[in-house]
Amino acid sequence: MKTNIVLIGMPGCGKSTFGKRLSKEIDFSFIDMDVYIETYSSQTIAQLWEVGEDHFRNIETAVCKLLTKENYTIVSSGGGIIKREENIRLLKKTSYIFFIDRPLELIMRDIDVSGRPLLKNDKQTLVGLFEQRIEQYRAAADFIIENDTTPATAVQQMHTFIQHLKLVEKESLSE
Ligand SMILES: Nc1ncnc2c1ncn2[C@@H]1O[C@H](COP(=O)(O)OP(=O)(O)OP(=O)(O)O)[C@@H](O)[C@H]1O
Ligand SMILES: O=C(O)C1=C[C@@H](O)[C@@H](O)[C@H](O)C1
Ligand SMILES: [Mg+2]
Repeated sequence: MKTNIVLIGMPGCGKSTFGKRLSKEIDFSFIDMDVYIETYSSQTIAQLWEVGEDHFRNIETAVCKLLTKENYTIVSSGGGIIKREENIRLLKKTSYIFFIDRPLELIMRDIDVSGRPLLKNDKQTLVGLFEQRIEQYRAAADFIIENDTTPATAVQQMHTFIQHLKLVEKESLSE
């Protein structure tokens, strides 16, 4: 049974911000996958990337497997989660996938590149990543959240989908 929500999207689209906020509002647990990966591997994301992208991606896939044990949890994923079909297949066993669709120009305006190994050299890297990934995000998504106005508007869309999915039994606990 699916009781979880996984937020996917470009680096800086709002996954962590909205995941934390929504989890409080509907009384779900919250997992930031990058934080989980660091705890699981006892290394920082930057250290894992120093070994190589494959190394990082293997750990990311191992964590997708572990997340199938969670219930009533919102997960903010890493931006590259869609790079392996296996990750999406694993996550969809227990989760609905929400793609947070934020226009690239707004991400570029707001993003802080410190602590983001992929972007540390050049914000323009985002343009290439966006072009490579946008169709993969759309294809993996069960629902698309338009994040082009206020945070409140994006969160409201998520609430609407959550009610539609009848994940509201748990939600009503916090009301
Ligand atoms: N609708 C919005 N209005 C204003 N600021 C926004 C909006 N959506 C996201 N942001 C801002 O964009 C920045 C990046 O958000 P956040 O860190 O949540 O992204 P992320 O998807 O978790 O990124 P990463 O993949 O790198 O972890 C934050 O400063 C957040 O407040
Ligand atoms: O977009 C990506 O490929 C990544 C995003 C980060 O959140 C981390 O998951 C990691 O640095 C890879
Ligand atoms: Mg984040």
